[in-house]
Amino acid sequence: CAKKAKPHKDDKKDLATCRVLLAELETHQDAWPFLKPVDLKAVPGYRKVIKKPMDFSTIREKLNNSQQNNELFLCTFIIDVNLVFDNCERFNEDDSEIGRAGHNMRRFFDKRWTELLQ
Ligand SMILES: CO[C@H](O)CCc1ccc(O)cc1
Repeated sequence: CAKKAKPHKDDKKDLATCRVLLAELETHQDAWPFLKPVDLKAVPGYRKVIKKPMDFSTIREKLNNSQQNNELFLCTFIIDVNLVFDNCERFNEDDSEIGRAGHNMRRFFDKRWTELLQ
């Protein structure tokens, strides 16, 4: 994501835009599996299968700690959100409640970040 198709001129608003986008993800009706870290003690196999767990609350923490002048925050944000959905696809059947929630959320995110950030 370092090389943007359209050079994005105004990086100043990007941090605020990431916060808006994250709020939309967190309030989406299908967000429930992704709001908090998966309980590695409660879900057999998760720790072994998923090398880099990620969830929306962790992304919010990272965004709150990221410095705007650390221009990597936008790429980190996009990569982390996609990691949530990639982990979900790896661990859940497409034809399952959580699997479908992951696909719905990814579709929603792809649409909104294109509208807001590209
Ligand atoms: C984002 O949710 C994770 O993929 C864990 C999914 C899961 C948790 C407990 C189960 O019994 C089954 C799937």
